[in-house]
Amino acid sequence: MSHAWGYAANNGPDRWADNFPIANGPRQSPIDIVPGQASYDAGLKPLNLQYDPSTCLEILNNGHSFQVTFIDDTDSSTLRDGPISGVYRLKQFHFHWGASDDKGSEHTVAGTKYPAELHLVHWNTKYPNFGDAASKPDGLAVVGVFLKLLYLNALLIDFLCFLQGKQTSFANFNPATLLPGCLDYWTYDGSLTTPPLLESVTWIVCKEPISVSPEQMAKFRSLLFSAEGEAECCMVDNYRPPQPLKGRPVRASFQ
Ligand SMILES: NS(=O)(=O)/N=C1/NCCS1
Ligand SMILES: [Zn+2]
Repeated sequence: MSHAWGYAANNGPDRWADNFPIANGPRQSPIDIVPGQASYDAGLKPLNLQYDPSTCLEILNNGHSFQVTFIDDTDSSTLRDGPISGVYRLKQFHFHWGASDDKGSEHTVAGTKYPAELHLVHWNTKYPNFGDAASKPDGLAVVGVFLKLLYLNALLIDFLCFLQGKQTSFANFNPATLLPGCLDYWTYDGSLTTPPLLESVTWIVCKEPISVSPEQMAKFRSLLFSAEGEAECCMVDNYRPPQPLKGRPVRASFQ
């Protein structure tokens, strides 16, 4: 396996276990969510997401996706309630998408794939920082939002146009604009879906998708896995397929 992981045949999800044996662990992500097998839990609270646009720092291509990172030295942009306890701070958000509209999401719903999936990554402030939290079983909480094709869309701001080179400063973007109107969700204990695949994530997957236009999907697919000076390789199919549930319960916040 090449030294760097990726999504190609020689370094993609089927090969990650070579260097990251936890890839075959008991709480890996993503999963196929089967609504009829999820149990409604009346004890689950509504999600409490409070985001401060002024904490938005930069947008960058990290070679696996593009991500928008946030200043996380105060409780300005946080996730509370839902299935978690305490306060989790927003660290970054990013997307996963396919080469065509029939694939791209990481989680699936009764086998259905969406063209893309947004991940809003938060870390538990009972730990000193993101890196420390990422190694703890209750360290991270990722809100997943599916993207579906809609032809007239004002929902997803074309911020990709800011992504000229590798990264750029990117101020005052409000990630709340990326959330669906209804915040009903499924939740289960899982992992990062990219190496090091740490089993530290409380997954919160929204039932309602947001909309994306074909033009915006084309912009996603125009990004590059390759670095400057390398043979161009379009950034597509940067998703891990669903992993075995291994007996884990999936709970629903809605009936
Ligand atoms: N896709 S994901 O959100 O589970 N993976 C991540 N890796 C590093 C920070 S978030
Ligand atoms: Zn992700």
